[in-house]
Amino acid sequence: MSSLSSKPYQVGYALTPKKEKTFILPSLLSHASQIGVTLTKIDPSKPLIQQGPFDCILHKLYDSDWKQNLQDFASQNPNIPIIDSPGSIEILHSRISMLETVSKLRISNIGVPKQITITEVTNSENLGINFPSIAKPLDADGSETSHKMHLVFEKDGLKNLPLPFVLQEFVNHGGVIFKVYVAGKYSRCVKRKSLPDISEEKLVNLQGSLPFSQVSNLTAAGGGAEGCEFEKTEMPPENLVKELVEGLKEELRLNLFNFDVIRDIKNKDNYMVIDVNYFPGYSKMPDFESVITDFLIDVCSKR
Ligand SMILES: Nc1ncnc2c1ncn2[C@@H]1O[C@H](COP(=O)(O)OP(=O)(O)OP(=O)(O)O)[C@@H](O)[C@H]1O
Ligand SMILES: O=P(O)(O)O[C@H]1[C@H](O)[C@H](O)[C@H](OP(=O)(O)O)[C@@H](OP(=O)(O)O)[C@@H]1O
Ligand SMILES: [Mg+2]
Ligand SMILES: [Mg+2]
Repeated sequence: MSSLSSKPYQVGYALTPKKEKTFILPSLLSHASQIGVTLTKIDPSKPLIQQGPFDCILHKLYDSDWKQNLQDFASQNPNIPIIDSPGSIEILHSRISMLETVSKLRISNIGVPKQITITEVTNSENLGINFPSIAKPLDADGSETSHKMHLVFEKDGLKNLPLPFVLQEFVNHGGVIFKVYVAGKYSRCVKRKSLPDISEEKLVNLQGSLPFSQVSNLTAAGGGAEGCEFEKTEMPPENLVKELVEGLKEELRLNLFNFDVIRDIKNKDNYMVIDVNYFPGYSKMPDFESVITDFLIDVCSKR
């Protein structure tokens, strides 16, 4: 696909230095410029209205000054697409509202694990949540701490965990997670290594809690027997993934996100969404350069 207009589309991006390093790769810049898209870095500390001109804005910054800058720009440039609206992004910054959007879809065979919110130290006997479970920071705002999780094997394991957190039941899923990347009308489903299953036999010998963070962000799977199991794991049904993608796009009103799906090992027709992320690590996705560039052309050409 290429930009049919005589001059290239101008896409402004506002990202953290870390995100710029992992997303604005030379391969993306060169592919984009070949088919008529120029990616230009925005200085978020300067008024957006004094920069550009842009055919669309791409951003993954959350501070209030930037949000005000974006709002000032949008009010004077209502026809320039902003990818994506801060209001929509915020839904994904809480692990409660994030998964509520999935439950609203009412897609058969798709659910979310049972979870409760813990905002203070609790002595109540029955929390209504089975162990093992995972304690996940309530805020999924992209901070380092938002990924710091704990596997919790028993109620005592809840002591001293940083509050507030959601306590989500651990669902055995065969050690493989499916990550579905979405960029506008494009989507790609990939397999990633996940936490291993926790059998009843194992659980009796496990106490307290165990910290972990971002276990499924690596694209390569390990070799050996584990790797063989990984390779053998079937992808989820395409129609189910497509229904989830379309439903979440409509519900979230977002263009750039991914979501994590696991297959319930106890009933392999049932799947659960455990996480939804804004503007994820697209460079880990197959066809990264062409998917992102084609998406940007779609956005700019619709203006
Ligand atoms: N309910 C669950 N049952 C079983 N395993 C789970 C569950 N929730 C999370 N996990 C495991 O923990 C990992 C991290 O969980 P989650 O994706 O919610 O965290 P995250 O920090 O938001 O990750 P990401 O880097 O994808 O944003 C998952 O990739 C999966 O391996
Ligand atoms: O393996 P993926 O692409 O899912 O890893 C993502 C992760 O899911 C989150 O989207 C991270 O963003 P935050 O939640 O804001 O921390 C991404 O980090 P980033 O530095 O690339 O934005 C991971 O790549
Ligand atoms: Mg995840
Ligand atoms: Mg996440």
